[in-house]
Amino acid sequence: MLVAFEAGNFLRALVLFLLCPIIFFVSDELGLKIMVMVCFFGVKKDSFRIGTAVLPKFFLEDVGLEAFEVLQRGGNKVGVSKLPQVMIESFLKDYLEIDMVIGKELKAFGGYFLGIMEEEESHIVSPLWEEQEHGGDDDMGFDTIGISTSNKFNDHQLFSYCKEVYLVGDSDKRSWKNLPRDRYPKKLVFHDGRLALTPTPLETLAILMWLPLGIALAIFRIIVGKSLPYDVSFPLLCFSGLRLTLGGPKAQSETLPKDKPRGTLYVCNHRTLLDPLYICVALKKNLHAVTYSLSKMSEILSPIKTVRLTRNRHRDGKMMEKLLNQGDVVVCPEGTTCREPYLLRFSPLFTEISDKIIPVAINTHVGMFHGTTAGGLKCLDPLFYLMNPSPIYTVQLLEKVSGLSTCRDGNRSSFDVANYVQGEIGKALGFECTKLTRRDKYLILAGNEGIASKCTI
Ligand SMILES: O=P(O)(O)OC[C@H](O)CO
Repeated sequence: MLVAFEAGNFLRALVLFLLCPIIFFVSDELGLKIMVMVCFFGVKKDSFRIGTAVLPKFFLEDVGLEAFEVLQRGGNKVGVSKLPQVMIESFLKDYLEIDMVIGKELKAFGGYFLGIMEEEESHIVSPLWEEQEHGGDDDMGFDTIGISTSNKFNDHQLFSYCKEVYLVGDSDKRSWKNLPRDRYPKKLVFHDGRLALTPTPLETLAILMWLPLGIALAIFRIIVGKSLPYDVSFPLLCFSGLRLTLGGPKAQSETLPKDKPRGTLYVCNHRTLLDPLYICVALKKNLHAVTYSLSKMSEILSPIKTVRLTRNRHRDGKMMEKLLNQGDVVVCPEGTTCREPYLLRFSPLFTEISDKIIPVAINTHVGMFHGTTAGGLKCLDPLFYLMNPSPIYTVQLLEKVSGLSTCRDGNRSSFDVANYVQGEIGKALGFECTKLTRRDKYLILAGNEGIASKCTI
């Protein structure tokens, strides 16, 4: 269902959902063939990134601690699956450190998947047989242990080399604990895709039924947010299901004097494109939002003024100074959103612009759809976020930090101050600070460097 929805669309997911009763009654093999056909037919081969960007998160949440511990004890690891290679390879190799993955190759024509699996397994299996047949490693059979979830494991030739085969049943899996996040062999920092919940048949039914209502609700929320003043829009938006919790050591009752010569710079971590908006609602005042990439659509829909960064240090610095002379400004120095409990590197430019920096720690929780995307249509970000029945935001305003003067007195560099602000926000949220950047995220999720063009849609 994830592949049908994320590589296709709602319609493809609906077709798959309607076929569920048939898939349930036919044999496992035929059921898989039907699912693969519905999910992959007509999908562009080169741009298929679901296996690396979307599925690892869901697969990881499904790994049992017990099985993982057994796997860790092994030397060379081979993963065999009936699923298409493009779905499992990245997860097994990158996240579970499996050395060799044997799945099914998909037939393609003219750069598009045909939705049919090759009968032969992926090519990497042949060297294994050859090695065995030519007596490459006489002990292979004595050292090899197999773990299978199917009692038809003998169907696969690889298991004939195993000294022992452990069969894992559904009841075993039910009693397993989930692999805790801190045991993941590789940190899951980035993932893409719109679905925030695992689309089991029941969840899929809920999503499909919610869809028309969700779209209407999102449009209502956009109209209210854009056209009414905060005092009126806030209760209406709360009534519609949006939740905002204000917190932090100083829930900023210390409003700055009205005759202040220069505005305050609010520096927040970045969870969704609505972060600056929620800060405005929390402070009950309009701020200028400085963003790196925002779709034209999001700019049009935004109730507050947004100004784009150019990634030219000098020009961006001047522009932020100009905005601060007009009022308060909010900036997200990570330069891109992150969904997991990690903070990306804070670009230090903000520390050289203002001496009145208020770090803001932000978190959000969505139940159905993610309002961010790396490889999809960014113009749909606000719509997807606002289609959630009851998305939750928490905004914590932290202790003021001096930027400009701290850097000028020479004791600390702008990097030190940026790292300090990142650390304070990390502490407030319980998030881990990293040195990862926007470029890292886009290389993993979208296969590009995340350089925003002027006409991002
Ligand atoms: O997650 P991204 O890369 O779309 O980030 C969007 C931000 O608002 C950039 O300023």
